[in-house]
Amino acid sequence: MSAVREIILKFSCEDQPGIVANVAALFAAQGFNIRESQQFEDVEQRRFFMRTVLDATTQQLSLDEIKAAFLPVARRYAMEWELVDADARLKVLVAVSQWDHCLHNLLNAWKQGSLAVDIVGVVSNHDSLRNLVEWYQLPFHHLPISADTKLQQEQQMLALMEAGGAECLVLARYMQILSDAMCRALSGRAINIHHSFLPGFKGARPYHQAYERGVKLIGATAHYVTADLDEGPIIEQAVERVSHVNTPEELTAIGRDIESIVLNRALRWHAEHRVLLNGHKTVVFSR
Ligand SMILES: Nc1nc2c(c(=O)[nH]1)N[C@@H](CN(C=O)c1ccc(C(=O)N[C@@H](CCC(=O)O)C(=O)O)cc1)CN2
Repeated sequence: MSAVREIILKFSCEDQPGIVANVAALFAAQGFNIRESQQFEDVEQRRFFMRTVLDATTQQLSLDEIKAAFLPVARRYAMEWELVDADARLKVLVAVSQWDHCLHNLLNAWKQGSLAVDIVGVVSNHDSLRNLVEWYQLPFHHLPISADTKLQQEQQMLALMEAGGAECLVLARYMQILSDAMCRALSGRAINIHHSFLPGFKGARPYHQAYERGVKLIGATAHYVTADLDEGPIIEQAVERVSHVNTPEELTAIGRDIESIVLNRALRWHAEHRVLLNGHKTVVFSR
């Protein structure tokens, strides 16, 4: 395996004195230079979280060799850890139903280079967005779904992820509820954009719920997908002010931009290994 230029280490472990010192000492002893580092202690859970970016240009080591060198420290602290090549781009499969605003924004950001991921394809339970996806010269997979074919259709999605080497499934307004088995298979690597400021207005029609409630703020939430609908660990949220004059249609229009921004930001942070799971919550070491 070839030498790596820059590495990202992220981990969590039970908190105790000396973790940062020992991690830093190990990499210093190997001649690595720390470029960026962020830490957080969840005092209530007594859990420590850290993300560090290291310059590896002075070492002619492969990623596996660096991981092997780090293993003793990871074991000493019983870490949940990932050590990755910072230049490796996350491979993603995108799922969409009929609303296309998040997909448009994702594909445009990918094409412009502001979203450094590799899109291996787009799947949909409708055929209506094929032309958009193929305009971007990306594979489009129409996978119809019904209550009887749900599990088989999900196996097709998993097979497409496997075939393309996709490490992440992005639900860019994919309006089908994933089965418990699918959620277990994709734990921590399936991201959904929910079109409300959770925990408010769960379900398929949040803008109508917001209109009926008469809220003055609406928003969007990007979260990891779990079997509990709209309950997954939140990665990013944003809101916009609205008023009594806004119809449900206007709320939906205002929400579209928020959804697109929140999903792109959440996917970028996930792809940059900035998001760590903390039980049913997340720690996000954003820039
Ligand atoms: N296991 C999970 N699957 C999905 C989640 C999730 O949190 N856990 N989020 C949804 C997206 N979503 C809200 O953000 C959502 C999508 C669909 C529905 C819903 O009630 N769908 C109906 C069918 C609707 C239709 O066909 O248009 C259903 O599946 O019976 C609620 C919320 C993505 N999947």
